[in-house]
Amino acid sequence: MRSGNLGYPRIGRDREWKKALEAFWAGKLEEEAFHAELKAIRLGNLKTQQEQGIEVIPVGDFSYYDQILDTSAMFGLIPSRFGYEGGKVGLSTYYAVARGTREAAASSMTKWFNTNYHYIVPELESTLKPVLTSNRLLEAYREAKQELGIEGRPVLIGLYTFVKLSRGYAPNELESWIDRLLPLYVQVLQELAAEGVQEVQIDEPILSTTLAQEELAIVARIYETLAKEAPGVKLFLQTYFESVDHYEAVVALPVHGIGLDFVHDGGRNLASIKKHGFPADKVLGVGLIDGRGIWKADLHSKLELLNTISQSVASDRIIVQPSNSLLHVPVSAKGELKLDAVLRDALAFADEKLAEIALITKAGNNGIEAVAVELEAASNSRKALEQSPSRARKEVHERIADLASQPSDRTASVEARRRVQQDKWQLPLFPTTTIGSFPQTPEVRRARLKWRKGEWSEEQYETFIKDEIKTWIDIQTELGLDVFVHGEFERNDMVEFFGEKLAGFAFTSNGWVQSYGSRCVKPPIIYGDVEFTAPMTVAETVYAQSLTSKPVKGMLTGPITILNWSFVRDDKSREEVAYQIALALREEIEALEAAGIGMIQVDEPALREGLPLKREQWAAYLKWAVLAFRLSTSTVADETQIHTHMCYSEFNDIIESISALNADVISIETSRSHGELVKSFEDFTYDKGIGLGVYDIHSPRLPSVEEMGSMIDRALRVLDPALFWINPDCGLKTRKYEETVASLRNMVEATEIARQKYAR
Ligand SMILES: Nc1nc2c(c(=O)[nH]1)N[C@@H](CNc1ccc(C(=O)N[C@@H](CCC(=O)N[C@@H](CCC(=O)N[C@@H](CCC(=O)O)C(=O)O)C(=O)O)C(=O)O)cc1)CN2
Ligand code: MET
Ligand SMILES: [Zn+2]
Repeated sequence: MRSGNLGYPRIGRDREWKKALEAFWAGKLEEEAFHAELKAIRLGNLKTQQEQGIEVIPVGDFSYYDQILDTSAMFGLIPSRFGYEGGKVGLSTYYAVARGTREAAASSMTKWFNTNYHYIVPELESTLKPVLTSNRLLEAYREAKQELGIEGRPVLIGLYTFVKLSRGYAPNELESWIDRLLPLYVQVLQELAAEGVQEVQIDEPILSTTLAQEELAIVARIYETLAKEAPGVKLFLQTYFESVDHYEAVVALPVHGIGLDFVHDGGRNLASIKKHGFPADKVLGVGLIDGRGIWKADLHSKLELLNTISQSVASDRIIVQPSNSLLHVPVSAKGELKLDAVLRDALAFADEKLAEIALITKAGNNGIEAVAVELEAASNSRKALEQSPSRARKEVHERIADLASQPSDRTASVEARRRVQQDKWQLPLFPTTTIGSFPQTPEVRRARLKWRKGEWSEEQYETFIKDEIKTWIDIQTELGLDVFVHGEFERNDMVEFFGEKLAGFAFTSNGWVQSYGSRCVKPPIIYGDVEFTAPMTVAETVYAQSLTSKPVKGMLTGPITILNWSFVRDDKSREEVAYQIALALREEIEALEAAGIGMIQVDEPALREGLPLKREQWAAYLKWAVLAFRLSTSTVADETQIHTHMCYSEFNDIIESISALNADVISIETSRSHGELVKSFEDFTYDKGIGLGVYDIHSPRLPSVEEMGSMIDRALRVLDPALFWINPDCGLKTRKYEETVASLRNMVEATEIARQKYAR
């Protein structure tokens, strides 16, 4: 057996990557120095993998922003609005597509399958002429070999996955795009073969989703062509995040090796191997170690699983590997000294996972006795956590057992609620609001750091936050918005903040994971039973409300989003953990209401992300996800207006569940995805308040009044004006002060124009 990896976090041990990108964008780092900095991170990553004893090391998984954008750039697939004229795609074009420029809006970004990683969506305009602009895999391979003597395995996004995740073409044009790109894939592989590359990893995670039979014929055609035209290099076809549905067809593809996920497959990949066997002439990548969770593996059961698999696959044809790229977990748990010892001892981040892979490989080759000591230690770590008192909170268990008796829907109809709410608030046509956060400026971050380090007292920090709130209440007043927010200045992140305040959570010092571009998140760890301990948001909200007669929305993150953006204990179902969070949040909502806050927003941007990859599992997930949201939000008075918010996902196919949340008002991103959502309202009548984002907040670009006006017009072609709200796509925390004020000013102006136009 050999040990292998599929991808390593690119952000650096101390987020050096993020800092370098942002410095470069700000003009504080020259291009040459920037390249040198990134190269150092890249080589460091390769070295770490080598030192951890990994034999099959990926190259080309590193990126300057996103691996899908890299693939688009490699094939010259740059949308025409960026004025690209061929040749190697330079950094300014590359980042223009990712971030937008003054002249051209950025490409859409959306979730990478069911993760919190966002990729840049390729736009396959019919006029684009794909060519190989530069073979980045060849460069990556050479670099690893020359600088470190590592014989790397280049990683390429598979053609079918790439085209399926792209937009801008009609369904009947899919095959013609395959035909146009296939020769370029051949060329990439031929060039790699000529260089002496042994094997290439081709990621086709789309094979883990529900695919129609006809689609498999296209996949087969792709791999038959690649095998025939580029015979000099072995292809290793990698799937992940779920089982493959059409197992027999997939393992029959003409490739040298197949990688399967044995962690997130619901046992189905194993069942397929047992039932159908595995082709004797192929290598199997056994995705044994969880590439998305952070718990130490139960090595005994992993070895058992490996043993079962070895009954169908020869040992020398097995690669022990993570279930997916380690991009989705933090770099190293070594520095987490502030965590409780029992918890810390149960963690495995990327580096620790690589060590586990090396260890399992050793056991696979030399027998279980060879690793007896390590096995014992790992098992003890897991046991200690299992016995933690934080997992034995009796009241939490009782409440969950009695869930059926908890209120789980509003008592009044949506129309009745609307009437009393409108009587109370007297909002104008097209009320304007924002999504919650205002700029998290370096000053805000620095203030928090000082407070955390103890350089600032509690009081000093509190005063600082209050001043920020006041400043932004004044700005909202001056802008003439209708529904205000306090700005979320006290929050490091919308999930981590709540994790720090609820019982059952822990938070790391340096457990960062890339979310999109240079932006990272530090997911909290749910290790125990979740319980409300004290109000978390009441003081800041009440203070903001005391400064204005306009309504200030209370602002919470919903149970499903807290669940999906945390690392979750693996001894309980996600459903049960979601209910625990929901009941804790209900107490916060009740506290806000009791303190006189009459509008409360419960964000659920990760609702769609949690959707299983297999369609047949959707209904079950949506049922408990919707229930969790309603458990949180159903005990308020009729006149209390519940808002929710969602962004950066494809919502079209879950619109009914979104409606079933029964929130009075939803704000939802549509602008970055160029209005795609609007279509779904042609067939579905949404009967609650709805604000469709009228501008992209992830771009430094200032949207014009006209642009927003046309977004509004487009939405009102399908939505009832009486229910329509106007807001940006998402929170404004990543924007600068000037950008925020200027764009909101334009938004208010666009609203005034629309009010005149649509007033009856
Ligand atoms: N969890 C989560 N997922 C999400 C979103 C989200 O908001 N949260 N939004 C969508 C898009 N994703 C996003 C993810 C991250 C960020 C973001 O802004 N992240 C920040 C970090 C936020 C944070 O936790 N900040 C901390 C720590 C900040 C920090 O780095 N501090 C410096 C010191 C401060 C300084 O001098 O700048 C340090 O410790 O060294 C704080 O504010 O306290 C970043 O990468 O820059 C935005 C959007 C979807 N998924
Ligand atoms: N209330 C949050 C904010 O405005 C919602 C963000 S959704 C990713 O930042
Ligand atoms: Zn959002």
